[in-house]
Amino acid sequence: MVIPAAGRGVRLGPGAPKALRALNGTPMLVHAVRAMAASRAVSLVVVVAPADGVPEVKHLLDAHALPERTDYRVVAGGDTRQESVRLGLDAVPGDVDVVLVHDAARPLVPVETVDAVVEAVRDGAVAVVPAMPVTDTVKEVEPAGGPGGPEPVVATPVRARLRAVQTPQGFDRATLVDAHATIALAGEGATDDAGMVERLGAPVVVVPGHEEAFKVTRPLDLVLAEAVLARRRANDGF
Ligand SMILES: Nc1ccn([C@@H]2O[C@H](COP(=O)(O)OP(=O)(O)OP(=O)(O)O)[C@@H](O)[C@H]2O)c(=O)n1
Ligand SMILES: C[C@](O)(CO)[C@H](O)COP(=O)(O)O
Repeated sequence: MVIPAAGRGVRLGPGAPKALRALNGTPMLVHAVRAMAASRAVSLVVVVAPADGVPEVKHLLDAHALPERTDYRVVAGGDTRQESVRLGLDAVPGDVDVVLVHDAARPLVPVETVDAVVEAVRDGAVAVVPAMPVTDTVKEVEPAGGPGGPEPVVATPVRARLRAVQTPQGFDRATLVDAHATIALAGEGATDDAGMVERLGAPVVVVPGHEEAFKVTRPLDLVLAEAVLARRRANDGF
């Protein structure tokens, strides 16, 4: 599996690259690696590190206890998530049939969600996405040129048909490799891998996601993540 962890975390504010920032004293990336390696289906984790941070990330993984039945590799990432995932995929051995892609920025995904995605791919789906129903009403707008300007509403999609997409996303390896080989790197890149598979015309299915698989994007998400960890510790204590 591939964990893209090369982002800067601009929306989180100034500091170290997001994946290296601490949650309860442990780097977010280590939480994410442990979350994925908790699944018995995961035998290899390829971490995609910031291009200038490969030795640091290798050291970090060596310094933390991780399941021993899993292999870990670290490769350098690119300027966009799309590029980083492609570089990670290049490091996955050719005999691996099922590939998961999981954001380091979703450190608290439960193992049940990982296993549900793997099972759906093993059952024959070529691309599987965990997702949650949307709780806000969503408007499509004509984006304003600058910040804060009024934005004309173009449409209000039917909320019951919308899903907020999470990771890990699971793929038949050949399909994901094909998507990354076919869809050119441009601008900010594709925001998720399943979207690239859709663009190939291949079917993508959604399975239930989990509220604890949220993405740490803005400062308030750090508060939520630490609260989830505190709740887990309290539950483990009883
Ligand atoms: N060039 C990039 C950009 C993103 N990512 C990874 O993709 C995941 C999802 O990206 P996001 O949460 O948007 O992270 P950032 O790009 O770091 O966030 P921001 O846009 O706020 O800078 C993260 O695990 C991030 O490390 C990556 O590997 N390489
Ligand atoms: C892949 C993803 O986590 C699915 O929700 C998301 O699209 C990543 O987007 P970002 O722009 O990198 O935050």
